[in-house]
Amino acid sequence: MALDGLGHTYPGARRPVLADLSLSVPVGQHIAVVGRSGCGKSTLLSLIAGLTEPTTGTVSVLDEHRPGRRLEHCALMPQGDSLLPWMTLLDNVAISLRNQRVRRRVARAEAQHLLDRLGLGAWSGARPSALSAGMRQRAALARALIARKPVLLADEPLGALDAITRADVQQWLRETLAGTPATLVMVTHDVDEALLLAERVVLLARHEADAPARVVSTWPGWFGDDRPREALLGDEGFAATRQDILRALARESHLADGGAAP
Ligand SMILES: Nc1ncnc2c1ncn2[C@@H]1O[C@H](COP(=O)(O)OP(=O)(O)OP(=O)(O)O)[C@@H](O)[C@H]1O
Repeated sequence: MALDGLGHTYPGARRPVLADLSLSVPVGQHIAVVGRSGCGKSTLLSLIAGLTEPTTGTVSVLDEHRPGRRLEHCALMPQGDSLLPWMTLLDNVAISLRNQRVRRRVARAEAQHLLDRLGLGAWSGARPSALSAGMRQRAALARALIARKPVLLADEPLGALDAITRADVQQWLRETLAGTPATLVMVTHDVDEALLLAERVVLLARHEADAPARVVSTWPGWFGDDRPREALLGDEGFAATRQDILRALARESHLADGGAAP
């Protein structure tokens, strides 16, 4: 995936949200994007997926520039679950495979397996409205994963989960994604999650209030390190990187609010 000089201004907006953003993501690499609220992270995912066209620069996904074709390569998990309210949870997940012409029985069996693993097996016949936000978000994650697209774009995929479930799903995702060739671009506000699930963490920020956001720093992540989640969280290097990212986030927030660098 290659982003080259990417910029975007929403119609009617006074200034661009993003400007001059260049990033190259090799096939199979995991990137986590962090940054304060409103800096343009969701916009970035939308630009990659081809749902929004950049006002400047180019995006290519698996060497494909055309927006519709980019979208075909991507499983997009937007903020909010976007489950279809009239379908059961099972069919909401199975629909990803049905869209690829997988037989209904096979698609449903695979969907049930994934729902079981995400602790939702008993709810497969329920409609989304009967479930909590965290349960719906896990179902949306299942729907994105089951599609087995080469690129997974996930916007705060675990943001609605309670702490214990989130830790469990993080560990499961580390194991599950390690066995797939998928490229991941994930937006998260959780720095530990970014370091656990990505090989590279990218900070998107504005240099000053009212300026467009750019990539201002990157750090290596710990995806691919086989140690369990708990061991990594206690690792000195991991903790030092976490501190470094949190300091950078605080500094950039201060600048974006119009203050001088602390
Ligand atoms: N469709 C739109 N039309 C006009 N402005 C928009 C649109 N979508 C987003 N914006 C603006 O673009 C900026 C970036 O929004 P975006 O949702 O990409 O930020 P974000 O970093 O993902 O925020 P959060 O972390 O809160 O989800 C915001 O100022 C927002 O108001």
